[in-house]
Amino acid sequence: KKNNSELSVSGGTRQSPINIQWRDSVYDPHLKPLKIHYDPTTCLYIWNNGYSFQVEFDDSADKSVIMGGPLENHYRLKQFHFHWGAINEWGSEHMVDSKVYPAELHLVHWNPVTSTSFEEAIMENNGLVVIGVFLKLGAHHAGLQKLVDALPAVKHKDTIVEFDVFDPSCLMPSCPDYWTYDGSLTTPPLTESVTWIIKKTPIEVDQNQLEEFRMLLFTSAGEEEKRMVDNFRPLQPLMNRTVRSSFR
Ligand SMILES: COc1ccc(N2C[C@H](O)c3cc(S(N)(=O)=O)sc3S2(=O)=O)cc1
Ligand SMILES: [Zn+2]
Repeated sequence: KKNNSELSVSGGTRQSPINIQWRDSVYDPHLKPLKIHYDPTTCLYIWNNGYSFQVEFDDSADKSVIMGGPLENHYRLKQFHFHWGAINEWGSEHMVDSKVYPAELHLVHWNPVTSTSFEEAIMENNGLVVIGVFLKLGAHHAGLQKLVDALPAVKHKDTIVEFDVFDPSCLMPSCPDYWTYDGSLTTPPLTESVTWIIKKTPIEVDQNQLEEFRMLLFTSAGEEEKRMVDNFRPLQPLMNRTVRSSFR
């Protein structure tokens, strides 16, 4: 167990995102299938936090949880958000064999067994689990469209709109394969407290849906408009880490 100062970032040894080199990843037969049980009624609201748009969940009980995979216990869903580019040629944070996707979904979970709150879990070694799902240009995604339709209501920074029932499982690819590695938040405070689970197979979204993401603004109402695009962190060094895969 690390104390808070050891989770510090300067000179970090486990920063995210990384480029996942498929051939360097190590198949781990002990990795279990990931189990996901999201309760759509725990969805609360969408808001623009000036960095991305975020969908927040009621994490006051074990209602929307993940378990299995590389995890020793269950983790509660707190929020999900996306990272994307100004054009389809880039936008994701992680890469696979240097292939970049136009966007990446992050579902953020925290460990209610070792932490009493999300804020505390952020500072705990492996207090957080983030599931990453790549988005690629293709067919219209009906499940995502409900989210996209709400985006004009959160165009400006610090705007919020109620979003009552949404099941984020609809954003999961059906393929169970994933990579996993120990990393960090990709935005401040960049704490090294995240077990990353990156799904191998992307989900498909269409051009109009990606362009709706790019209509959001980093700026508040009344300020000079800055489009919310390219909100991804550059690749970080792998250092002394191994990426494990759940599949051969
Ligand atoms: C200190 O208080 C806080 C510290 C951090 C946060 N978060 C918001 C961050 O934007 C952020 C980015 C994450 S990513 N791209 O998945 O690595 S996860 C995450 S967060 O929900 O932990 C909230 C409160
Ligand atoms: Zn993220």
